[in-house]
Amino acid sequence: MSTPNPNKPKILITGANGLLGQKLVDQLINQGNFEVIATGRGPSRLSGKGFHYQMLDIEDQANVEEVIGNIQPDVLIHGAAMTHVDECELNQEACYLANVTATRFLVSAAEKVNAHFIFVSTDFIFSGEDGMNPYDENASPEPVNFYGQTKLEGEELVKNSALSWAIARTVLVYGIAPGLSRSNIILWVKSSLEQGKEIQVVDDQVRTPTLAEDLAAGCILIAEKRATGIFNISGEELLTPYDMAIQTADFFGLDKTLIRRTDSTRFTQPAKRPIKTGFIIDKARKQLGFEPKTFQAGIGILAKQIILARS
Ligand SMILES: NC(=O)C1=CN([C@@H]2O[C@H](COP(=O)(O)OP(=O)(O)OC[C@H]3O[C@@H](n4cnc5c(N)ncnc54)[C@H](OP(=O)(O)O)[C@@H]3O)[C@@H](O)[C@H]2O)C=CC1
Ligand SMILES: Cc1cn([C@H]2C[C@H](O)[C@@H](COP(=O)(O)OP(=O)(O)O[C@H]3O[C@@H](C)C(=O)[C@@H](O)[C@H]3O)O2)c(=O)[nH]c1=O
Repeated sequence: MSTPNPNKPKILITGANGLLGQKLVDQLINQGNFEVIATGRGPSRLSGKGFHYQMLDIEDQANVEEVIGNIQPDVLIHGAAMTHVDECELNQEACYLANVTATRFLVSAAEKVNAHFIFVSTDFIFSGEDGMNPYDENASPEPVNFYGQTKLEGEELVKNSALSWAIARTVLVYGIAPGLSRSNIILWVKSSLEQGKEIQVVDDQVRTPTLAEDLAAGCILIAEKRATGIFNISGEELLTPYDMAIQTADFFGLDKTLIRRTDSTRFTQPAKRPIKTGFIIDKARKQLGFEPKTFQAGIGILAKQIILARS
């Protein structure tokens, strides 16, 4: 690392090559309030400058202890995870290692350097049973898939630690960034329809889809205020995947007749999805000044980035 800047607190991001990670690094550099240490497994897939990149495999405890011990971050945003929900269901050992064991390593190393710890979590800790949503921060978790179970266990590790901690829960993140290891709803609807492929989309699940930039902005508000506790950081609109698919088709002028309306009894995935989630974001609004974009505005931002990426 180049000579540290003693005037700025240090923030370390895990999973910086991912969708949230890349947006966090972009915004942190532009705001300039932190010295940014981006970490990820393998080489950096980040563009631009103004940050340090450090390889960090969070499943390797010695690597975690060494990197966190050397850098001694003031703030740590832990976004790294195994996020393929179906893969998590089918390969539970790998999912547990990535989402629980690795979080334990990070919590332990962060305690030694007294870092303010921000854990990124999910609506998939909830059952999604009828009548329970939208959820506020006091709702009782009851995961219905293994991924959700591991994220809940990660939350418990953080809550039971000696750390100054915050949990940023979010829902159905969409956006675009180079070299992503997974797609998201707007991208797969758009690319399927552009290829003339028919897609089946459920109309009985409910989410509050979240623009990746908004999630990053919410995490940074928590970091800057060293806010503690649980915060719902998501979009505000309650939409079904079918609504989202139709809005995406309309926005990009694609063929809506390729969208086959279905429901969760007929369309199944290896991992069960909680039917109705979605968050109430009043607490983040009041305490952090968090203000998400509308879904329409979010699609517009994503559309501009797609055009930019092509130029
Ligand atoms: N996407 C969504 O809809 C939602 C996401 N979340 C949570 O938000 C967070 C960020 O998700 P998102 O950015 O969308 O996911 P991504 O899959 O885009 O990013 C996750 C990142 O974690 C990295 N990672 C995985 N295992 C390791 C490891 N062993 N060591 C280091 N890095 C690792 C991945 O590395 P690599 O790039 O090499 O694969 C990837 O860059 C996650 O904690 C997720 O649970 C919560 C709700 C919704
Ligand atoms: C692939 C597919 C999904 N869907 C629906 C199911 C689901 O409700 C929604 C999104 O499905 P996906 O499988 O793309 O995304 P999914 O794995 O459900 O996304 C989850 O990711 C993890 C990381 C989280 O933390 C959750 O908050 C959530 O965002 O779209 C269809 O209706 N038809 C389809 O062909």
